[in-house]
Amino acid sequence: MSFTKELRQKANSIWTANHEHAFVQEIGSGTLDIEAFKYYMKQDYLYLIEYARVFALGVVKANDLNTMATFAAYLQSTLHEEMSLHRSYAQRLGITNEELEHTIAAPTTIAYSSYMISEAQKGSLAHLIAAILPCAWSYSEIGKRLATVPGALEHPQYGEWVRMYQDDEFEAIADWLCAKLDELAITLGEAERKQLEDIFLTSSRFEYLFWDMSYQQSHWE
Ligand SMILES: Cc1ncc(CO)c(N)n1
Repeated sequence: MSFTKELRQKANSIWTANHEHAFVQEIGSGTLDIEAFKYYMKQDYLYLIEYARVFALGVVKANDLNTMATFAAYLQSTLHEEMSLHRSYAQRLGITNEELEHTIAAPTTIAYSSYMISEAQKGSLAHLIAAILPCAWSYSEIGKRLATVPGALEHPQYGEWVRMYQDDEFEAIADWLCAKLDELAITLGEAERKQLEDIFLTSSRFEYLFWDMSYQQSHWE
């Protein structure tokens, strides 16, 4: 079994909890409280700014031109495609650009994005990928699953979100990150593989906390 398939298996109970989380389920059924979705969009925008920085660090840590160019392309697509989904939702939902960029980051948003940046900065390219792989991969899985829910793709409010994440282009990011991590893992010893596993599990748990924070619309006070 490939290294990333092993990681996926080890994280299975967390990923199942993500799939089953009320926030995700209600995007699929179209019944999610719009206030929770607005809260999520604003927090996720802040998260994506930091996520984009990790792709930029990938450009720095890459040791060949192809890898550099791919990280640069995903940096570009995060800033211009994924984040434009948020900008278009914000406009539709009456959230100004100002509000989008100056929302106060909630504790989990800060914890998750700081964790990713920190692992990416102090570790190797493999550590960096382990930190962001659950983001790209779990959203692609969620998108593909929600796309099979009758009516989810066409839902007037949440359909655009499902269409974005079920797209094959989005899945290609997760596939590429998996292939890269599998390639890097071949030469690594047990201790380093264990570190990568811990990082992958931690980011997977943060994905759960992010859904939960959004469902509860958590604030500092
Ligand atoms: C919290 C979170 N994880 C992953 C993604 C997918 O890029 C996202 N938009 N937000």
